Amino acid sequence: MAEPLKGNVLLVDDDPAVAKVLGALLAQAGLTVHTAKNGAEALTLLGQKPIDVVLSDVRMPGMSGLELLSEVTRLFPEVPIVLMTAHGTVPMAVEAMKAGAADFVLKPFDREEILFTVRKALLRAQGEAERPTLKTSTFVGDSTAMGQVEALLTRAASGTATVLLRGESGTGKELAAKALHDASPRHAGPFVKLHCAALPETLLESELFGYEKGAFTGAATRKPGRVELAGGGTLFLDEIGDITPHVQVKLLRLLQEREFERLGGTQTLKVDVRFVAATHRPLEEMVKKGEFREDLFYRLNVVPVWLPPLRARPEDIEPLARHFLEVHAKANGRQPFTLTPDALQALRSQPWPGNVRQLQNFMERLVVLSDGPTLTGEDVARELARQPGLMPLPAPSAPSSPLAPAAPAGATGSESKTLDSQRRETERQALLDALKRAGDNRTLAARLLGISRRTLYNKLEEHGLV
Ligand SMILES: Nc1ncnc2c1ncn2[C@@H]1O[C@H](COP(=O)(O)OP(=O)(O)OP(=O)(O)O)[C@@H](O)[C@H]1O
Repeated sequence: MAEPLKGNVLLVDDDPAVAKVLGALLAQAGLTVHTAKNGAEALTLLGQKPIDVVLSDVRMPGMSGLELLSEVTRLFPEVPIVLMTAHGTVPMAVEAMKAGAADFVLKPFDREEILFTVRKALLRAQGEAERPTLKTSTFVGDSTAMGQVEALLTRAASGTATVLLRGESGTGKELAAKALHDASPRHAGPFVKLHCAALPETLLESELFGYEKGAFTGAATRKPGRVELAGGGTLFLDEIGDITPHVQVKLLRLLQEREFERLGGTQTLKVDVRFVAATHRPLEEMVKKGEFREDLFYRLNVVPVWLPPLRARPEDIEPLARHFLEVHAKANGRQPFTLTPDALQALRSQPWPGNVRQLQNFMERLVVLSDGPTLTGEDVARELARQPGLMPLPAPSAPSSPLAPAAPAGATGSESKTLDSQRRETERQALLDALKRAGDNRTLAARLLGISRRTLYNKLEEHGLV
């Protein structure tokens, strides 16, 4: 959720009921609230208090909001003013924007929208409204492939086009979604995540769209969905390839019309949300087989970004390994660790089927289980022996460019096929071996392999072992 707001807001409204409700909302968000019943009172307060932003009604007896706007821009040009107006007066609000209003919000109010608008005005006043580049600390790794990913994300961040993140489990899709949000003009708004594969259809629908009181047995109160909660921010739909045809239709409407109804509700709600989706599934094939709607695919795939698997960018293994060593040593209260060249070589030679997540878990285990502070090839080998998913077989087989799923550069078709089928066979064996050792307990098998349960399920499915 968004950080608390800081600053002084001046709320100008002649209706005491509105002032009370809005005042409480703003105060709850962390702001110091001053109120004025009319324009004249507002100007007096502006001369007395360190006001950072003015939020004013348009229609008021005496001085109107527009007149107040022109006085504020003349006398206090550094203070942004946000106008609140009813639906019927949109053209007037547009005029107000031209006359120098920082923004306007429409009545009836949406809680998230009003907080988002005030936050934006405050940030602009404090001169840090936009952060155009990705934070360099976000992605560790120096590979060209990840450089391309970062460049694409940076370019996409400033707009609102839907971004579709593709790539195997553990390649950093969620990290990319968050980085995109943080670098976007919406960064002060919420970043809301929904994991679509984890929920059955009806639960997914109610999580996404929310519900009205009494919509179904157990719906004792109205609950807003993730779409509403993401208002003014970004909604990250993870594992989008796993949604049912029914939810696909509802999502298509949401993306097309930017509107929806809560379950059991009749009111159509508009959304101001940037959508980012992710999947490890082959959506193009699913479209061909009729498992995924083509129109939804095109709506989602406006800006496709491919996160390459770790084995396709072995040069990232060293910086990532060092990074995770440092992070986990600190978290476990251990002294800094170093890696010998043969330890690094052993790490580089692995295929990392669980990608960055698996390398992270592996480094954490090394920190916890080794004496340190120097990690040798032997330490790595000992740990590798406990992890049947790993073996010395470097086999890049997935797209190394984030732009398109292409064959790995430099490998001829037959070479890559042989390596890929070998890798797949070894992976399949490792899965079977882990399941056997775990007595078919999948949680334990995932742990043995050093991958998440979800990655295990995905891999079992890929190999037809479910
Ligand atoms: N380039 C990177 N630099 C630092 N950490 C990374 C990088 N890529 C991934 N990670 C870390 O690896 C872990 C897995 O990444 P993430 O959850 O983003 O992957 P994902 O592709 O969304 O996986 P899944 O499809 O299984 O949800 C996270 O802890 C993330 O912070």
